[in-house]
Amino acid sequence: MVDLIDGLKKCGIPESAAEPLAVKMEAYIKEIILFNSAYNLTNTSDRDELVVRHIFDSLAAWPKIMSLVECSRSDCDETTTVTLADIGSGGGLPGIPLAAAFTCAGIENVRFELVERMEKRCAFLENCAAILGLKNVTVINSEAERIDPEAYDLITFRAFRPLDKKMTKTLLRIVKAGGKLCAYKAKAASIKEEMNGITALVPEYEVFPLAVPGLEDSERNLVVITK
Ligand SMILES: C[S@@+](CC[C@H](N)C(=O)[O-])C[C@H]1O[C@@H](n2cnc3c(N)ncnc32)[C@H](O)[C@@H]1O
Repeated sequence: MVDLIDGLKKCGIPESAAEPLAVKMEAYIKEIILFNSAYNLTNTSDRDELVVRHIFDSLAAWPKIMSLVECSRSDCDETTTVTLADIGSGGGLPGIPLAAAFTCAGIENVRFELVERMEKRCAFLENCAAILGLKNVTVINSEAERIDPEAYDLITFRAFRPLDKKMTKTLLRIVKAGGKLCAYKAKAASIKEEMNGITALVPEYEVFPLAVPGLEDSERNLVVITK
């Protein structure tokens, strides 16, 4: 059985947050397994695969996302609320593990909106946020295209849609000026190809390699685009 606490620490979750976060993630996995066949949330219902491919994969980016959140508090004032959105959140990945990590690390004034167009997946997300006690989460049943402009400081998305011109414009429209788009992606070569198609909209971007415990043989990267 994959050791959840050990993997969370390897992801960079602070020592004191790893245990309470592991409790929340086990509860989240139970919910995914319970509703997976009805809502088609993830490609597996195996506990260990869910831990590695979904929980650790989401949280390997936590230290980078945490540092971007801190940078976005322009006045360095911890009472300023930072708003993140997880677009095309599906079963809540990476939004729910990230929101739970902020909660367990005791980091306040960071809010998450899980944006998902399918109503039944939103019902699942509402249920998970309640069960896990995530007061920093709001579920938004909407298409990304219908979100107000400049709504978010930071946007995450994983296994969402290719970054073509249309989707890039949509995402850039809903992030604030100076805000960040954080895309969970796989191979650097495929990222280059994808980004070559949108150079007019995104002339510069950064790629941060992610070390996912248990996925050492798979290349994972976080692509960060600044508006
Ligand atoms: C392949 S799933 C990925 C879910 C999750 N991010 C993950 O990594 O497991 C993509 C999700 O994006 C949602 N979606 C697709 N287009 C969307 C849009 N324009 N606005 C909001 N949600 C969208 C779909 O309903 C689906 O739940």
